[in-house]
This record gives sequence, C-alpha cells and structure tokens, in this order.
Amino acid sequence: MAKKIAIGGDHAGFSLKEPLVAWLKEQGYEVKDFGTYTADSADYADFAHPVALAVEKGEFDAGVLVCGSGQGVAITANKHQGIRAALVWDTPLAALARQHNDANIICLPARFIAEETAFECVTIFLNTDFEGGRHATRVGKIAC
Ligand SMILES: O=C(CO)[C@H](O)[C@H](O)[C@H](O)COP(=O)(O)O
Repeated sequence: MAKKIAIGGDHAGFSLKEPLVAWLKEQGYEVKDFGTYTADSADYADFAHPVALAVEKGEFDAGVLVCGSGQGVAITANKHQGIRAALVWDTPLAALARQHNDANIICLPARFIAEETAFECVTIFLNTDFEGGRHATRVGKIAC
C-alpha cells in the first residue's frame, strides 16, 4: 500500500511545496496538501499545526513541512507530543533524522535549499529506517 504523506507550508515554502507535491505523487505516494495554496503571505503555524496533528493522530505515515528557513514550521510541529520534526538541508541530515531521531516530519528551508537537493532529502527521509537500540533509549527521553 502507498505511503501516506501530509505536506504543508507557508508562502515562502510554496514554490518548493508545489513541485514536491507533484513529484511525490509521481513517485506513487498518497499525498494530502494542507496548504497554503498561493504565494500570498501566510503564517506558517496555520499549516504546520494541521500537518503535525494529522501525523500525530496516525492518519499519515510521515509529514513534510516547508517554510523560508524551515525553522518556524519545525518549532511549531515540535509543540505536538507525538511529533519529532527535523530541520534538514542536506542528505546526511535526512538520513540521521530517521536513523537516530526517528523523525516523523521533515522540515525544509525553501529559501536555502535547491529543489533537487530537497527531493533527495525527502527520498532518503521516506526510505530510511530508525536504528533503534541506544537511539530508542534517547528518543524515549524526549517527551516531557
Ligand atoms: O522562514 C519562515 C519562518 O521560519 C517563514 O517562512 C517566513 O518566510 C519568514 O518568517 C520571513 O517572513 P516573510 O514574511 O517572508 O518576510
């Protein structure tokens, strides 16, 4: 069965989110786009919270969030107890976010990453397993 991906971002993420949505669908993923749907100025939390909530509730296998720096969406998503949102801008970080942190949302900085690199990061993020072991102990200590 196709992996289900929730995606969202603000105006600054829009120019990256649009090709990402199309590309993810081409790859066979089931994608729900939580907006924003234009390049008009918008507030990242209005999109990061719905994506985080949907992933937290188990309605999606993973989330992708995009804003200018990636930081606003990451900070917002990590307010949710069940979310581990990782700010990623290169492929080794995408792998580590899964291997060591069991991240369930990848946050991309649209204004600081090339489209092709973003695609590579998302591919790695969606296809890398959590290593468990000592990392499971550490991840288990995150929630407060
Ligand atoms: O990067 C962001 C938050 O971390 C946002 O996407 C905004 O782009 C950033 O806050 C700048 O805002 P602006 O209205 O685009 O100048």
